[in-house]
Amino acid sequence: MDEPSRALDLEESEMPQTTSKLEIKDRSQPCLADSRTDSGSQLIRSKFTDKGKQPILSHVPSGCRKSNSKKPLSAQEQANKPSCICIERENMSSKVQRRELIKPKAEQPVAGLPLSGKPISMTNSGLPRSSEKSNGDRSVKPLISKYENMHKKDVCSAHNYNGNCKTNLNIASSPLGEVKILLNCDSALGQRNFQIPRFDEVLNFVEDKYIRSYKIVKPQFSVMKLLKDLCESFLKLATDSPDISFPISSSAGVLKNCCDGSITYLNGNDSDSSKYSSEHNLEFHSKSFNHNGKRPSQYLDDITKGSEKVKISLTNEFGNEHLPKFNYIPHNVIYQNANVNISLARIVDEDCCSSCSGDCLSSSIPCACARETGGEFAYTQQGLLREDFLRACLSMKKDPQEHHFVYCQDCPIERSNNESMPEQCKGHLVRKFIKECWRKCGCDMQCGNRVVQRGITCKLQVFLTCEGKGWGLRTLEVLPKGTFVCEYVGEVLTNLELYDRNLKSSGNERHTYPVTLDADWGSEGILRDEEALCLDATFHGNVARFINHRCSDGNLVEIPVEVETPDRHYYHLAFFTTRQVSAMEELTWDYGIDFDDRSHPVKAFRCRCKSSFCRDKKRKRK
Ligand SMILES: C[S@@+](CC[C@H](N)C(=O)[O-])C[C@H]1O[C@@H](n2cnc3c(N)ncnc32)[C@H](O)[C@@H]1O
Repeated sequence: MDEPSRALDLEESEMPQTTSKLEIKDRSQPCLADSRTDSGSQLIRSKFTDKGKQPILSHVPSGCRKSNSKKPLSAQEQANKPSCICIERENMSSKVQRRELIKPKAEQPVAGLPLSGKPISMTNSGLPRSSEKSNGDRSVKPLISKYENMHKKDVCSAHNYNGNCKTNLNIASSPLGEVKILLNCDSALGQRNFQIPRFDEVLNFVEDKYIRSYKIVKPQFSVMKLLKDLCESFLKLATDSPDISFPISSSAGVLKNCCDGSITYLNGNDSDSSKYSSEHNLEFHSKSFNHNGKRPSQYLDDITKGSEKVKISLTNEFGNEHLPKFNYIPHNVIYQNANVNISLARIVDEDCCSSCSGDCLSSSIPCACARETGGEFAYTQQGLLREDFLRACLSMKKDPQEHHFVYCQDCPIERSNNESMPEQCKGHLVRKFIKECWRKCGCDMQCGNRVVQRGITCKLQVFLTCEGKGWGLRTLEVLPKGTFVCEYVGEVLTNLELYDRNLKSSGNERHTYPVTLDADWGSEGILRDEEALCLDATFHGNVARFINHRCSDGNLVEIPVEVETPDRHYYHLAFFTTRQVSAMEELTWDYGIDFDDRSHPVKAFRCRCKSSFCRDKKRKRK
């Protein structure tokens, strides 16, 4: 039996709450390690599918249930226990389902729609009259108010018909695809002989009237079909508009006849606010608008499920795409055998600054934790990476041959490429590390030498790239050069465990998410496969799993960070900006892939980075 994963951090409050749900063994996925380049930690080339990507499903509102009631209800009973009819669009032609719906409170949003604005009622001229209350709580509620200032195409429409009748019919639509029809019989409510009829009786009565009395329709005429036509016409006109990207599913809209006499059409996506896989437990919204004022097809408010200090949204402005399936974790979690030995006893005096207090950066003499970065802290007082430190890290990526390498006799990476005849080790670059203060240090959590461990603070967004790279990550704000963006978080696996996952792979996976931890390769002797570590964000990871590759001139660089372990086979991999990055720019890093390596058992993806330094020559030629 696999042991459950262990959280790496010591503070209980920071422990990921997800370990009990891991089911790692069952979901083990394959991957093949890439041939390593000289750049240290890198994304391991392998093939993973987005197996977990799931279509968004709609369902009938849970409040609906079958009605057995035969006896007509009195007006009072009706007010307390109203009935409803729900029609699932896909079944509509074959059957009409009659169900009861628990009456929503007047101010309640209608099934996933944010109806929190001012109530709207209609004037007799058919124009919306904001906040005027004409029909008590039976008026069409705030379908319009929230969107009053939207782009013209997104503006709600509302119509009112009453002529000289005692009843009043209002139809309103919102830019979210909701059409609400309100039949208001208020004027008759006080009369002594007033009894609310059953809805199916009303339908029969109307159909009969049209067929027998008016003789203007065929015998198969159905009011419900007419209403369905109305909904579908709405949907058709809405989706024919080139400017509006409607939610994807057209198969499972729901027509609701609610207790307050209103009929609501909920289009496929809006009818279910919890359609995202229960494993993710992420709420789906189609309500948010992108920077062009257009509504994205898919929008998640926070993929981190509240586990980061900042929300990270996900948006898809292009159309149908499965949502990424993975479990968001803000900190690394040990899968099973990785030997990450975190204990205060192992941190000796030279590895911490126990006599410091407050902010180490404000002290005139750099503390022991700065030894790793040549006696100077890696960070500036503003929390950015120091210019010269960043320059040195970039030089290591650009001209690794100019820097220090170690070579192993039996290289696990070469062996992963060719088990029977592994090539000679091509060398592992000994990279620059950041050493942050930690728990045994005397400084406080606001110390300037604790940047990565404080977590993500930038406004980030996952989005569907238009170049065919799948999902990507972008910043929603300008990021100065040297800004910490996020660390690469995933399951900590031994290389051996990663190979095991490879073996169980279907081989059809589209994207890959494992990264090697080999920045200080060789410093503790040659690590065997069962000791050398990697991070796999395929099933459990953070937002960094969405960062795409760009050859050579990515705007992020990955830097190893020592936090809680003085040894180097385990460390954090943190991303910093290599230059100022504009708002809405995609964030990218160079995975270090050798696109020319034909001997590798797994082909690298066709690079679509569009960099003028792109190393994928085939793609370039095309
Ligand atoms: C760590 S994931 C990045 C997120 C991924 N795009 C997604 O949708 O989940 C790495 C995978 O993204 C895709 N990818 C990343 N950079 C790419 C690029 N420059 N060109 C084409 N595909 C890329 C490849 O499929 C790669 O295996």
